[in-house]
Amino acid sequence: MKNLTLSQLLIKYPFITDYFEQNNLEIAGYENGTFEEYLRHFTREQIEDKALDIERLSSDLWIFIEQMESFLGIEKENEVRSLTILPGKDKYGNPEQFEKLTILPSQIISIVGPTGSGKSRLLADIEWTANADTPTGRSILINDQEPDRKWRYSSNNKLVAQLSQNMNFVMDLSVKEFIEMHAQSRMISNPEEVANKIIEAANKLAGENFTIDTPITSLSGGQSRALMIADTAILSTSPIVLIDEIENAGIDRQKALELLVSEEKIVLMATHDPLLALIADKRIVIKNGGIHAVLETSQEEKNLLNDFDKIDSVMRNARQKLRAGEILKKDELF
Ligand SMILES: Nc1ncnc2c1ncn2[C@@H]1O[C@H](COP(=O)(O)OP(=O)(O)OP(=O)(O)O)[C@@H](O)[C@H]1O
Repeated sequence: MKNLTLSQLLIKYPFITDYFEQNNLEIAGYENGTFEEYLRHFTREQIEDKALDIERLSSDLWIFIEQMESFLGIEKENEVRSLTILPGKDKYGNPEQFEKLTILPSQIISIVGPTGSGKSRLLADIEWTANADTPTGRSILINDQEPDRKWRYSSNNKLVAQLSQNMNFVMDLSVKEFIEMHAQSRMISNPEEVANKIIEAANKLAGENFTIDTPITSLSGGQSRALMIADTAILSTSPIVLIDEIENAGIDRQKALELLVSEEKIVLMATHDPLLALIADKRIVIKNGGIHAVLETSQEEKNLLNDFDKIDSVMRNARQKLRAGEILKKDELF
């Protein structure tokens, strides 16, 4: 978008023409220049005035406003120091029984509850920065305040990165090209170095190593998720990561969480896996669409984690031996 002339930009995004007309923005004489060149003939106050009427703007137009703001050097605060969930109601209209839940960077919160109980709905409320305007009536605060609308609409500053079981690539690119493309869109000055760092981290999570030249379409399910997790941890600016059931993803789940947390992300994960549920500092229990309880992981549970980890490592070991074509022997496993 940056390199388009103003007239190309208006053809590509017709809604911008409407915006220009509604706000009496005259472009005659500037059609062949870039958008940035056009902006230079406004004063800062004029543009701030024009950009103020944002109530009805679509998400695409939000990108346009962001460009205006970044051109003018209007810095919006992007740092997320806390995420707060305020109670709403369950599927039967009963008020949720918690006062408020505040989550800080580097904290992991698990979400547990039966199938269909409303775990994904909670993740969706967070992604939409709900403001009592979803079926649950919950509200989300960022840094203790009603969130800036940019979190809903902006494509550059996504509040949330989602990781799920289903991940398919359809582009014909190598892993290197794929990561470098993402790095360039983030204006990273050393895309090659970042690509190597991401691949190294991803290979620590996945069973079988892949290289920088592997086509992304030939990555296995586990390798794709490992790549996405490493990419999200290292390159994504989204401060919150929502994970929907990665237990069967064929990756080292514990290392994946460690990687995300080391990058100061807020991690919420819906899970049925006891190991993952107990790694979290707290767990949200969902029942009938409502938050039924928020439990701190007790010391006794943390101790259990060691036992679960041992069981898990037996299973991992057995899996690896089977994969390598070995015959399993009980005394070699336990
Ligand atoms: N508080 C609520 N009020 C009204 N509807 C709700 C509420 N919570 C959840 N729902 C609705 O209930 C349905 C099931 O919820 P959801 O898909 O979030 O369940 P889930 O726990 O993620 O299930 P699964 O484990 O199968 O993924 C959805 O249609 C959701 O919108």
